[in-house]
Amino acid sequence: MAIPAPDESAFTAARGRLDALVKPLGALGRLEDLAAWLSAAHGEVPPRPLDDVRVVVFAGDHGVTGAGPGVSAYPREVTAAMVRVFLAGKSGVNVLARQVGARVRVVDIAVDDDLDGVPEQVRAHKIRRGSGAIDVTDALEPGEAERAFEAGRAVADEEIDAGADLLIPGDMGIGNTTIAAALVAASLGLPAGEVVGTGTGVDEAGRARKVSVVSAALARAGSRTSQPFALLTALGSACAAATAGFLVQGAARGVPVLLDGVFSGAAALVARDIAPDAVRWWLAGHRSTEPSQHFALKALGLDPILDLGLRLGEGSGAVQAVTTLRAARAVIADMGLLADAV
Ligand SMILES: O=C(O)c1ccc[n+]([C@@H]2O[C@H](COP(=O)([O-])O)[C@@H](O)[C@H]2O)c1
Ligand SMILES: Cc1cc2nc[nH]c2cc1C
Repeated sequence: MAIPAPDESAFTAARGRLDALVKPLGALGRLEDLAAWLSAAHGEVPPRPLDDVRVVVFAGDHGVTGAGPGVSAYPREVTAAMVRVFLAGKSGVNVLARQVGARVRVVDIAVDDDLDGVPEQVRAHKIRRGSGAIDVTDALEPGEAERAFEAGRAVADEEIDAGADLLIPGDMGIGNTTIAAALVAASLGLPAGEVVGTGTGVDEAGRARKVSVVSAALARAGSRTSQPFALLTALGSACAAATAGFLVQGAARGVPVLLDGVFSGAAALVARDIAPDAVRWWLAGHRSTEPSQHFALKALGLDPILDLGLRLGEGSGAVQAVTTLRAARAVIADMGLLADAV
């Protein structure tokens, strides 16, 4: 997959302008890095305003929530219920997106429910109902990871064609922190005990169950984890594959992407193995409380913009980093020059 290179000369020009602004050298810290990054992405100094920000929440269920005492603090029925909440504009990400004028779209990739009465447009990209329980079986049938990846790419294309100048991947899926942990452990060769966190708020016994599910899944998948689509098939889910496709297509179209929490971080790690240069188009919106997100971002070389102790998912953390990105653009666009002042 061809990924364009960000514009090095715009990056250099941005650095020069930032150094000349009416402030001590480097005094705007990370805002300066973001301004230069955005200039390179847009190929111009100053970069264009980020007026059209779009969050896509990929919704789906995960087989690991099925059997016995849970790996989540909440039942899988919440996933389908939340699709209706997103459509009603009442979720956390809906509220936070409104603060920055971002749109929120929900896409049913693998919700374990027919979602009767929900608009057909939401269900148009559905791959299957739920995914397999990765400790005992593959998450996906042969070919489904590729189809879900293409669905994610198609959704990114739809949003970009409609005018998106910044994409945010959101996620909704009870049990998906177990999937994220499995993908990160497999990609980075880490033991389950190091990457598994408490997700929606499981207790120590719940976390121990997650560790044994991830350990069993890693042992079952064996060497298939070295190829990204085989990894998504064995240990991922339709939502993980769709999110990976969304991230890669943003990069392929030269549109910046703000990663959100643990699920998009894990999907990004797998997506990088599909399209290594795509990472250059991604920023990390915020630091999740989940350890696997920490490992994923470190491996990707991404430093989260915000750290608010969030563990909601949905795109809720990344959407708040939009304010910081816009601030970075305003600085390089509107500040005066030191040479004009003294
Ligand atoms: O992204 C995060 O930081 C995050 C951390 C914990 C939970 N979540 C959300 O909670 C759900 C997964 O949690 P769990 O405990 O069911 O695996 C899923 O809908 C995620 O969007 C998200
Ligand atoms: C209510 C609820 C909302 C969520 N949003 C993302 N994950 C979630 C999990 C629960 C339980």
